Amino acid sequence: HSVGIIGAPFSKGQPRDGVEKGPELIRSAGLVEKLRAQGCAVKDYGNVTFEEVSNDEPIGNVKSPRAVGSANQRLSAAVHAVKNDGHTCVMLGGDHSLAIGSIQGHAAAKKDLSVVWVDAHADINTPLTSPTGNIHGQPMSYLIHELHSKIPVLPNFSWIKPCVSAKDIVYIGLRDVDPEEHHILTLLGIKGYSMTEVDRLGISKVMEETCDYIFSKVKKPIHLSYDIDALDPSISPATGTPVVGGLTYREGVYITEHICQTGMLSAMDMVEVNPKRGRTEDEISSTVNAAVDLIRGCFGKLREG
Ligand SMILES: CN[C@](CCCC[B-](O)(O)O)(CCN1CCCCC1)C(=O)O
Ligand SMILES: [Mn+2]
Ligand SMILES: [Mn+2]
Ligand SMILES: [Mn+2]
Repeated sequence: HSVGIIGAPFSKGQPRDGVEKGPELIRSAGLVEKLRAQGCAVKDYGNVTFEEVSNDEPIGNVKSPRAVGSANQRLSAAVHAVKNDGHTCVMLGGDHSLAIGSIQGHAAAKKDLSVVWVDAHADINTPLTSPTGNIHGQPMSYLIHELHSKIPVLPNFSWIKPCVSAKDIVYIGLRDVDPEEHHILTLLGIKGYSMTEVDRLGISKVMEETCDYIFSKVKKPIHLSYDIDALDPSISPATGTPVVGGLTYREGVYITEHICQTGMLSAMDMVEVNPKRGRTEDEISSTVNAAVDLIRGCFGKLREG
């Protein structure tokens, strides 16, 4: 595996300080060294630098639109460059609004993507449906062809072009979906395996069905967007929006092992690690170590050795 790493120390898609520390924490936990030790070629492209945006007043319900739009435009260029260099891209967040730039940049290099979104949340509110105005709960709405007509004009967002079809998306781990989001998922017929389905089917069946579904017509490159809050808070408490009843560590890792063996992983995000949301050092390290192990699973680390 040839891996290109990008750090995106950005937090303005949500209100809590600390998530911008995610990239440095994940690197300090030895991600690069561990990937190399398991046989990966790794190039660390460093961190995206983000412009200071002043007077970034909310627009309607949308908070920090200018900063989020600008950050994602820069991230998009960085991801595009990593893909053009021929690597599988790993984007370290930062909050989940960064999926806008990550998926845009990936799609610029790889036409036809499938998206596997592992998260307690669907992150598919539009600016008009969001109950909080936090853009980390909205990224998918800017990316999906079928929602384009529902997205108002926002400053620094005009560069964004929808690049994913509803039929090419699978959610895993859902357990905190807003009513309007559920309406959108149902209306668009988007495939989702909530924690109910994970319990009913078991994670191996979920992954088998997920891959059959996204590969049903043609084998598309996979964009895996992994929100650490998909895992149960007993494993990853240091995150902005923890939700009980999450994936076990084993289920979380199984997802990455299964995605890896498809050979189709083309880019991934690891987002929402926030050290300030951990009450103890142990809580922080448990969260960071889980993030590292999930990424390692994407690039061939097997529990059998
Ligand atoms: C479920 N939707 C939320 C959370 C988004 C989490 C973003 B992620 O990147 O961490 O997944 C929450 C909306 N609820 C907040 C509490 C009151 C009810 C609405 C939102 O703000 O849109
Ligand atoms: Mn989430
Ligand atoms: Mn339903
Ligand atoms: Mn998310």
